[in-house]
Amino acid sequence: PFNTESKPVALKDTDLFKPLKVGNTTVLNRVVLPPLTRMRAHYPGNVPNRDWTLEYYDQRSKRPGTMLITEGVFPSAKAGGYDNAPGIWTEEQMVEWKKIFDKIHENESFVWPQLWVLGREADPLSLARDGLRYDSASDNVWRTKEAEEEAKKAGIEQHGITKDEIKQYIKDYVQGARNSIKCGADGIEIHAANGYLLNQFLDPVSNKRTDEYGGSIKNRACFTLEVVDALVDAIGEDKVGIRLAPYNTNGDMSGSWDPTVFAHYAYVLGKLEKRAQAGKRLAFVHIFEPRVSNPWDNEGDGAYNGGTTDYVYSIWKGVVIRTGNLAIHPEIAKEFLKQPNTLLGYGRYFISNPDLVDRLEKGLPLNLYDRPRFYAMPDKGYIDYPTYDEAIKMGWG
Ligand SMILES: COC(=O)/C=C(\C#N)c1ccccc1
Repeated sequence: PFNTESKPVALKDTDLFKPLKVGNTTVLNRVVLPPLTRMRAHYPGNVPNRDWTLEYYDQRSKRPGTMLITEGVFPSAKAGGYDNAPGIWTEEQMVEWKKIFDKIHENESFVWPQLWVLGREADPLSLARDGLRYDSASDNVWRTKEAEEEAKKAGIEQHGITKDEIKQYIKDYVQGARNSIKCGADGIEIHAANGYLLNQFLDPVSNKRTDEYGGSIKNRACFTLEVVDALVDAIGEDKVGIRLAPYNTNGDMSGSWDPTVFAHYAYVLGKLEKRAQAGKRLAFVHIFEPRVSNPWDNEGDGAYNGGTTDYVYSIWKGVVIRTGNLAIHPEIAKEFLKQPNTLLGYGRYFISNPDLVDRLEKGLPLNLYDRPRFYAMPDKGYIDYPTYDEAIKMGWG
C-alpha cells in the first residue's frame, strides 16, 4: 500500500535533478541510496546473496546517473561478526560484487561500497565461534549489561585493540578498498558512524584509552583520520568518502546527551577540510541527520530537535550527502537543496520504492515499507516491492 500520511511533492524543479560531480563521477540526480544493511548474505562465507542481491541493486540503479552506496561490507573476517552481512575480502565475495557493480554501471549509475568494521557491535557469539577477538577501543566498556552477559557467557572478553592491531585494521580497510576498486566500484565510503569501531574510538563513552588514541578530541579522532589518509594514499582522495553521525545513539553511543561529543565532528570535518585545502579533497562527507538517531526507531521517534547539522557547511566546503527521514519531509529536502554540493540519501523509502528517483521527481505516492523484513532472510520485502506503474496495475492507490 501507499503511504497516505505525507503529501508527496514533485522535486523535479529543484537542484535534486541537477548534475553534480562526485569524485570521478557525475551524478544526473542527487538522490543517493545510502548504506542499508539487509542481512541477506549467505552464511558461511558472508557472500552477497546469489539469488536476490543483483536484482535488488539492479532495481535501484535503473535511473541513469544515480549514486548508490552499498550496504555495509566487511573488509576482513575480523572486521565482521554478523553472519548474514557481506564481506569483500574473499574471491567468492568479490565475484558476486563484480556482477553487481557491472550491472549498476550497465544502468549508467554509480556504486560506492561502504567499508564497515563492527567492533563491539559485533555478535560476540559469532566471533567466539570463529575464534576471532571481540574488539573495541577499550577493554570491557560494555554497550549494555545484556551485551556483557552475552559475551561472558560466550567466554569472550571485549578487547581494547593495541596499536599494532589498529595498524592491522588500517591494512584491512586498504585491502577492502583495493578489492572494491578491483571489482569496479567508483569509490568507497568509510563507515565512521552508527556506533561501529571508528565511532567507538571517536566517542568518549566507549573510548577510555590513555594512549595517543584516547583522552582528547584530537586523540579520539586519530584512528579515523589515519584510515582516511591510508585510503587516500591507496586509491586516491576522489574515490574516498566518509560517513559521520554526530547525533547517533545506535550501538549505545552518546548521541546528543553529551554536548561535547558534537565537537568531535567539527574537529574531524576541520581536519578533512585542511587536507582538502592541501590538495586532497575527499569525494564526499555523508552526514546522518538528527531526525534519525537510531535506525530501529520509527519515523520521528528518537529525533533530536535540539540541533542541526547545518554547521557542516561552515567547515567542510566539499560535497555533502545528508540522510535521515527526508522522504516524508519534502519541505526539509527542498530546504537542504538550497545548499550547494548537496545530495540527499533516502534509506527506508528506497527499500520499498525501487523507482524512488522517479517518484521524487514527479511527486508520486510512496510504497510503505515492511520493517520486520528489513533484516530478514527471504526475498520478500527485498526485491518484491512494485514500481509505481506496477502498483497501480495491482490496484494500489
Ligand atoms: C551498515 O551500517 C549500519 O550503520 C548498519 C546499521 C546501523 N545503524 C544496522 C542497523 C540495524 C541492523 C543492522 C545494521
